[in-house]
Amino acid sequence: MALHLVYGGTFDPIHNGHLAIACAARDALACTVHLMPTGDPPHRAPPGADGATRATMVALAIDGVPGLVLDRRELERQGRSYTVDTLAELRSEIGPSTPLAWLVGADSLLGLPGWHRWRDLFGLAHLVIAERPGSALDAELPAELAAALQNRWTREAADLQSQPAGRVLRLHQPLSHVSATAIRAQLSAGVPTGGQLPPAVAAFIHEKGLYGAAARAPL
Ligand SMILES: Nc1ncnc2c1ncn2[C@@H]1O[C@H](COP(=O)(O)OP(=O)(O)OP(=O)(O)O)[C@@H](O)[C@H]1O
Ligand SMILES: O=C(O)c1ccc[n+]([C@@H]2O[C@H](COP(=O)([O-])O)[C@@H](O)[C@H]2O)c1
Repeated sequence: MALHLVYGGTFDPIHNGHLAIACAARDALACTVHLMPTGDPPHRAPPGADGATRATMVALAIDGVPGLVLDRRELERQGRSYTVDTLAELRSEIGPSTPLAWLVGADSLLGLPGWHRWRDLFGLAHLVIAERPGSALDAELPAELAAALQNRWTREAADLQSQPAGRVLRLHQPLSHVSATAIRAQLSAGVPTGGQLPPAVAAFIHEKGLYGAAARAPL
């Protein structure tokens, strides 16, 4: 059965770094990528844009991009958007044997031991880790994380197809320095964001004046 790959994020806003990772994972694993904006993020300050607006930006960003789709389930659920709950829900929908995977950046992986019921994640899904500048996976990982990941690492995409959950794959994609925090700061300061945003997302942000962006400011 085809791998079900989910890419969860705050996407406040979605940027070209996100798209590059999603496309790299799609190509490496030959599967559709389900982009899932978080509703009420459990771990950070409330996003600058509400959930519906962040989902609209994801839809604009992936319009016409093969193999990328939007999953709104965390926005439609009440309460905190814990990944373990999302994966349990997906697992009950797709059954026990369909492979399921969660895509995260290396910086998110380093914070994994702080996630709600984090050890249960491995019984529900595989993890696919995208490298991110400044979050080297080759450096020593925190001991409890390293121990949890030991014996799970694989270099073979096929291992994620042949088992339902529990493996960890490192994605070797070109590194991207783009970050939503930096983009929000640039927008509010009136600094052009250059090629960091998909054009339709940049136009939407300026049209709505999101993040303090001026209407008709240079993209
Ligand atoms: N440039 C990037 N390279 C690798 N991973 C990334 C990159 N940007 C985001 N990610 C990953 O994508 C997921 C969603 O990221 P998120 O929506 O928080 O974007 P962000 O740019 O990290 O935003 P913020 O600066 O607001 O934290 C996270 O797992 C994050 O690690
Ligand atoms: O479940 C948790 O406790 C948890 C803690 C931190 C992050 N997450 C999820 O990880 C994804 C990436 O988070 P972020 O903050 O980097 O956008 C997003 O889908 C979050 O909901 C989930």
